[in-house]
Amino acid sequence: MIQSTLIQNVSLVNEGQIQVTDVLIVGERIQEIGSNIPIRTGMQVTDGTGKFLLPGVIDGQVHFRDPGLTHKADLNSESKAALAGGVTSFIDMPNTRPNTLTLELLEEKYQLASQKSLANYGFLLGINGENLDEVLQWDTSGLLAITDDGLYFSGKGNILADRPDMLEKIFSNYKGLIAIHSEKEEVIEKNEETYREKYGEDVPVKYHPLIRSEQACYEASERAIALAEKHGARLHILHLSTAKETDLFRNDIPLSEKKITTEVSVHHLWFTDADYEQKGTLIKWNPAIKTKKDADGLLQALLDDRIDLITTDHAPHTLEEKQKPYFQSMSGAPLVQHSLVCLLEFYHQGKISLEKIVEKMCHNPAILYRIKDRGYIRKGYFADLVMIDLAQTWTVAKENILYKCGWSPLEGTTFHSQVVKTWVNGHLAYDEGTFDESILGKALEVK
Ligand SMILES: NC(=O)N[C@@H](CC(=O)O)C(=O)O
Repeated sequence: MIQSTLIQNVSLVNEGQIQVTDVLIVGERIQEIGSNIPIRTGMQVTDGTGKFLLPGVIDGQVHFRDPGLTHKADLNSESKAALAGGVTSFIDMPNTRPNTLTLELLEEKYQLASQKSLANYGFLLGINGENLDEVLQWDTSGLLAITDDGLYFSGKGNILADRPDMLEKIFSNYKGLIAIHSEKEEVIEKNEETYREKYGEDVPVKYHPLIRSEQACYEASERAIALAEKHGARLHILHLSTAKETDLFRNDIPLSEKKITTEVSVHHLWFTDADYEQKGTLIKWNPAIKTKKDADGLLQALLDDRIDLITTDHAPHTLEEKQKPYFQSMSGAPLVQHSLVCLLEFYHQGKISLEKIVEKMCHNPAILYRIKDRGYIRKGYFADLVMIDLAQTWTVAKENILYKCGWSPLEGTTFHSQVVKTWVNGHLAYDEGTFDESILGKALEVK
């Protein structure tokens, strides 16, 4: 028998509005939205009184480390953390091992996810010097992340810094969305040199934002945008970290018409350089956490639509890998379980509305990545839904962290909202701390 669930009397946050209503799920999809939907036999009924119902969050940038780096995280552990955080779909980056540089490897990831993931999934293909010619021949308008050999995000030989010829080729030929991590390696290397001379391997982490500097970010973004404009390419700049860069983006056309887009990751809104003192290398990210002025400027640009979406760049490493001297300590930290509650905290502080959070975390990723039938609460769409309680106080601690790496940069932080229930394709996959593992095999590719 097809399962049906009636969520009654819930405050629906969707498409710029909040209204108290009922939602009927039948099978994988939303069948009806309206007041006083009658209860029929066999229906599961959930009382939503006092709770808010949002479309499931679509996280446009995560690193779930599967395959190859599963000592840090895997598709099963991190997809559970995602559901507990209200994230029902994710797009995973290609810096797994081996890097996702061929269609075969991409297909393998989809296979793995179909067996291991509790949330819906999508994967980006990486591009580097070696697979460039091949990729450009494929008849695909898919998704592409620029990478170099092994480390698209940093390291020597970063394609943006060293190979303008390749960039020209990609931007003039590729018809799909080109996502880039935008930091200019030659600027970073010069700064690293300066600080290494002064401090050796153990540079105080507070200098991270001066090494991976505003200039490094700005010049790389400026160059990528100029190239995209020249060739009419679709460019998405990942995890913007400076207020200065926000001026490079437009807000006078709808997202669906934009060819050049950007996002902010939760940590660049949440932390500032004042936090390095207490958190140390735990909050070492690339691009670096910068100043309060940057965090405020990013939030402002999010509100005025120059920034299109919010992602996590969920990038788990083990504590051991993090707590090393500056140059050896890994960049990145886990966030997917806490991104929505962080934004809801900004809501409690009066900095952003619920409608705007939903626009940037749910609707816009679906528009940008052209994901069909998700990202909105609409009749006929997949029932990817998250129920939240805006009056629950709790503190992040080891015992409630679901990341395989077992730590969070937010440990000790008190939140005033909580994710109560998460539905994936109509299936109540997360319910107040417990997972229904029978969702395994039923999560789907986002497309
Ligand atoms: N963001 C990070 O600091 N780290 C990411 C990679 C990246 O995006 O640079 C990771 O995969 O660890």
